[in-house]
Amino acid sequence: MHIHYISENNSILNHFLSQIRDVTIQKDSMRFRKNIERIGEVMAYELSKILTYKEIDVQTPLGIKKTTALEDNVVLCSILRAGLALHTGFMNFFDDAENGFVSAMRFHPNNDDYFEIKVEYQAAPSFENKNLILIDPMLATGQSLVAVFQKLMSEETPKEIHIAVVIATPEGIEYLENNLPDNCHLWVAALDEGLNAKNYIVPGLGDAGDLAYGSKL
Ligand SMILES: O=P(O)(O)OC[C@H]1O[C@H](OP(=O)(O)OP(=O)(O)O)[C@H](O)[C@@H]1O
Ligand SMILES: O=c1cc[nH]c(=O)[nH]1
Ligand SMILES: [Mg+2]
Repeated sequence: MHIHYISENNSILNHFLSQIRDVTIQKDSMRFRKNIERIGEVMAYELSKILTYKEIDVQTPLGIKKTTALEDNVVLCSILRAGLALHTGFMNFFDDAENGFVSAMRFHPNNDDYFEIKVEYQAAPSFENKNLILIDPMLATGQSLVAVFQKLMSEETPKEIHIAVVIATPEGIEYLENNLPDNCHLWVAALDEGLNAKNYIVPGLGDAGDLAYGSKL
């Protein structure tokens, strides 16, 4: 797997990351969603640097400028719920992208800490021979991403696979490395220490879906 860590240099990205983690600031759910969206925009820009471009001539009022435009077809596919705000950030930059949505939730069959991932809802376009960008802000154990990936890949083969996460753990990255093809690209805005007993990211930010959209039953 090709891993791209995008917050190694100081930039405004670190400012957005600090705000989504801050226990006081993150209570403002509108700001939380907006910051995740802005992180999505930064990630989309970084990712765009390795896509394929074609040469074009642009007619300006004063002449012709030879330049480049995106050639690749992009499909953005997000994992519900928490992926939605990050998805918006990517959509803001990839104007012509097609869009897909898949649900994944932790299901606790024994009412203890053990969980399985339930993948139920899927609405996605064809991504055969296109660049698929799989979007989810949190890579904790990695089980949600792998379960969604396996459901999506059962029938089609994209040209390139990109996975975009905001906060990742070493355990989650290792799980992806063991369960996804070697040629995947993983884009990580921040790498954290690890997981707690409930498989939440430490220090992380808490529950991204709840912070963005409110607690669920
Ligand atoms: O790497 P994992 O251990 O699988 O955990 C990560 C998953 O947990 C979060 O979703 P969650 O299950 O909280 O659903 P939600 O978005 O509806 O809150 C997150 O958005 C990932 O999908
Ligand atoms: O730390 C975590 C782990 C899973 N889901 C989240 O939203 N946060
Ligand atoms: Mg959640």
